[in-house]
Amino acid sequence: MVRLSVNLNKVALIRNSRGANYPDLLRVAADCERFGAQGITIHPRPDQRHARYDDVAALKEILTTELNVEGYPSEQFLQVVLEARPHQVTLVPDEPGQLTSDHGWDTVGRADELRDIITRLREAGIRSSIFVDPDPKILEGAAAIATDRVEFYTGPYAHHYTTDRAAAVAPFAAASRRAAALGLGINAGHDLNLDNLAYFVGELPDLQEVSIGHALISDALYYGLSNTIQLYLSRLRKGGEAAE
Ligand SMILES: CC(=O)[C@@H](O)[C@H](O)COP(=O)(O)O
Ligand SMILES: NCC(=O)COP(=O)(O)O
Repeated sequence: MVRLSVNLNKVALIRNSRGANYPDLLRVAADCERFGAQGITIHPRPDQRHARYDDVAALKEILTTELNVEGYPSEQFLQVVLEARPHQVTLVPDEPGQLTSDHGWDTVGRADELRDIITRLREAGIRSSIFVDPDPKILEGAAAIATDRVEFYTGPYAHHYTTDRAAAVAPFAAASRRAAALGLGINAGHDLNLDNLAYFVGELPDLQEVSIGHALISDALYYGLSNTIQLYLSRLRKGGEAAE
């Protein structure tokens, strides 16, 4: 089954808004695992308005599943992950101050820089993933720099899902086939939710992991965290059955 990594940025955002440790990110992360999540994702940005850099080592210390740390590979970000050694680091080409992630890397134009960073991650025993749009040239660039995985930026899929889901998923399904043929592992995320998740998973049989935060934490306001995680896991199961 496709693994669910719960992105806790929005939990950290609430914590940070009052300057104390409530809600406690570590407790929420441990509870997500207890409720069935197979991983935890955080995306510390330079202003640390969401997850903070010091959350990385603290989470790595207590998690029993996988920690995925996403972010722009500034030297500060790299020092933090190389020290804490999460299971996976997902490189994202965000500008400082960006509202949220909205595009993937140019793996061809920035190949030298990305190759060096991926090499540093590999030497530290960290699995690398890079955030990409579903473009065959970008995937060939990703394979050439020897990243372990790619993460498809699914914002456009989510945006177009309600009007024409077959057209919305088609570029991702094609890109997934190409990535698998190139030997790349495949993750996906951004704006996935209870409505659009199962169909996406059903159309991408090679998908390994989704990271979901904004919608999942919002749903938890209504259903509670435990029920919400069960709902997302059931969508992943349903999608997985459709993919078989
Ligand atoms: C790379 C990606 O898509 C996620 O990490 C996303 O950026 C998280 O979103 P927020 O931090 O805006 O909740
Ligand atoms: N990598 C995507 C992620 O972690 C969560 O994105 P979103 O569900 O908060 O849009």
